[in-house]
Amino acid sequence: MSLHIGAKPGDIAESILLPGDPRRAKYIADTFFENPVKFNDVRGMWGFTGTYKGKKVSAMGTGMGIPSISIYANELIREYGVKNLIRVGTCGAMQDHVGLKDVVLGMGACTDNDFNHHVFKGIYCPTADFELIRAAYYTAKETGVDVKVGNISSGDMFYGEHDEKSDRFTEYGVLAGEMEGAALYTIAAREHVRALTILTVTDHPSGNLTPEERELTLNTMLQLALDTVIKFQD
Ligand SMILES: O=P(O)(O)O[C@H]1O[C@H](CO)[C@@H](O)[C@H]1O
Ligand SMILES: O=c1cc[nH]c(=O)[nH]1
Repeated sequence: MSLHIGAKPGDIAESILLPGDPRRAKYIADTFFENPVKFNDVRGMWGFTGTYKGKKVSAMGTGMGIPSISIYANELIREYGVKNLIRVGTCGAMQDHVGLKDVVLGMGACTDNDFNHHVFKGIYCPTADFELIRAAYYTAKETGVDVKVGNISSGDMFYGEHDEKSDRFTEYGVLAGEMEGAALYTIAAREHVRALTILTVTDHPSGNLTPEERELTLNTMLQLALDTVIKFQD
């Protein structure tokens, strides 16, 4: 086991879905996996491995924010050999044309977090893996899912987004705000593995989804992520 994941080598697939909420990981396993087996319980950050359309796939919670996802991404990649990581998260809309329940593919991810600042003085541009985002885009087209593709913001503050920076991001076309994607992209780039962030809009000026809706209305995104990631899994 690694410091924060209680799995044995081989317990985790090379391809993994990463929701912030560990209950969403369980939901993915219960709803979409054949023969799911739990591989992690440490800190209640459930992780499961099963098969989806005959391909071995895992799902594990990451917690909220960049410090938390960074711990899990580093250990999954370095200690368990994970190669394809798709974050499946919720987000807030930052453009008028991005509506509630829309699915967003994060092509690039801005961040106000110190993660990129202490290494790159903030000048590094975290991006999705091209082949993974291209596969997700065409999988969405094939399955009739309307996706918005563009820049996202991985902010450090859930409360405090409606500031000048947020308005500026909107002005510059950033589609949605969430809290982890930028770090996932940076770590994946350093480790030469694939990463993508797919988001569903749960928060919008016109209204927010309830906690129950947040848990249960994410199937379109989850299925898209699974249908995409299995294209990279033997
Ligand atoms: O729904 P998840 O994947 O947790 O993602 C979003 O929701 C949390 C905030 O409510 C943050 O983690 C944010 O990135
Ligand atoms: O980070 C997040 C996540 C969901 N909704 C938001 O507005 N922000």
